[in-house]
Amino acid sequence: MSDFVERRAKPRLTKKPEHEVGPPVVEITNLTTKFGRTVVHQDLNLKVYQGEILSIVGGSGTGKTVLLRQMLGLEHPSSGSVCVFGEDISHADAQQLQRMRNHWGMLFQQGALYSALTVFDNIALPMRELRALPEDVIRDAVLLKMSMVGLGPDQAAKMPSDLSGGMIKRASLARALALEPQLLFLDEPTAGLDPDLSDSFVELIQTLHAELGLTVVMVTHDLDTLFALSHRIAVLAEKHVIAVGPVRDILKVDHPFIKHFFLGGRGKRAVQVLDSEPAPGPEH
Ligand SMILES: Nc1ncnc2c1ncn2[C@@H]1O[C@H](COP(=O)(O)OP(=O)(O)OP(=O)(O)O)[C@@H](O)[C@H]1O
Repeated sequence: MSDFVERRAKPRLTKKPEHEVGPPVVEITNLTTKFGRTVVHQDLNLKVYQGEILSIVGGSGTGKTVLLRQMLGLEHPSSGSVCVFGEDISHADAQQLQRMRNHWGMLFQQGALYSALTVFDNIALPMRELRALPEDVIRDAVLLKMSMVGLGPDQAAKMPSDLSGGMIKRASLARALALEPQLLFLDEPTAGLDPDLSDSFVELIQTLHAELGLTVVMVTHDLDTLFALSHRIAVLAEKHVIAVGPVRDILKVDHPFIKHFFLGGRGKRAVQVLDSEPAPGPEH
């Protein structure tokens, strides 16, 4: 059994029915995505509820990234709707998107910091783009976000090229949180980090999720990250969500992808850890 898995905090799962957890923060209905003749999504439905961490898994090319980009309004589906905070953004114009963007943050896989800007200026950028905040307020807010992600003021003047992989992730997370979003998107948040750094980044996400009351949508291949953070998992296969629910429920679903993904070597170890723990109670 891996220490790495054992040290991880227990996932908190929710099974409360919809009427008790409120309306979904994200609601995708009958979504179809086509690129030319290639159909990536067909009749895909998914709801993400307030305060949960929902992870999307699926084989390569099943359209996880495209789905994430559609939730951010960066790509338009061929048909169907993508509602975020109750607004359909599947064909949003630039103005609607700009307004919505102030309510969500995105952590891209590679961090995606601007290489020509210091850490401070990268984190300040979303605030400066609002053109509403005085520079002294921005300064205090940037330093606060930096301390929230474990970066001291001494890192503020550094360029991204001077940072380690773990620090780039932290600075990128601080930028994603700059406008105090209610909804956070994470694309492979621990990719490229060694196990220790990955472990501490997962703990940071757990802490921030609890302290800030965030709703989180995550795409990850990493089982340790998946099991440590996810309240529910949505499995993408055959062009739609074939199963969604707490990990224990997903593991019972008889589907070749689920068997392959969760019940290979690393998956089995993680499942053993999960089985040795008492079932977590509902979080709400
Ligand atoms: N702009 C585009 N034009 C044409 N095809 C695209 C475009 N964007 C994505 N695709 C195709 O859509 C499919 C889904 O891509 P996507 O990147 O979402 O998969 P994924 O599930 O994230 O895969 P991976 O796990 O390998 O990153 C792929 O077959 C990809 O080639």
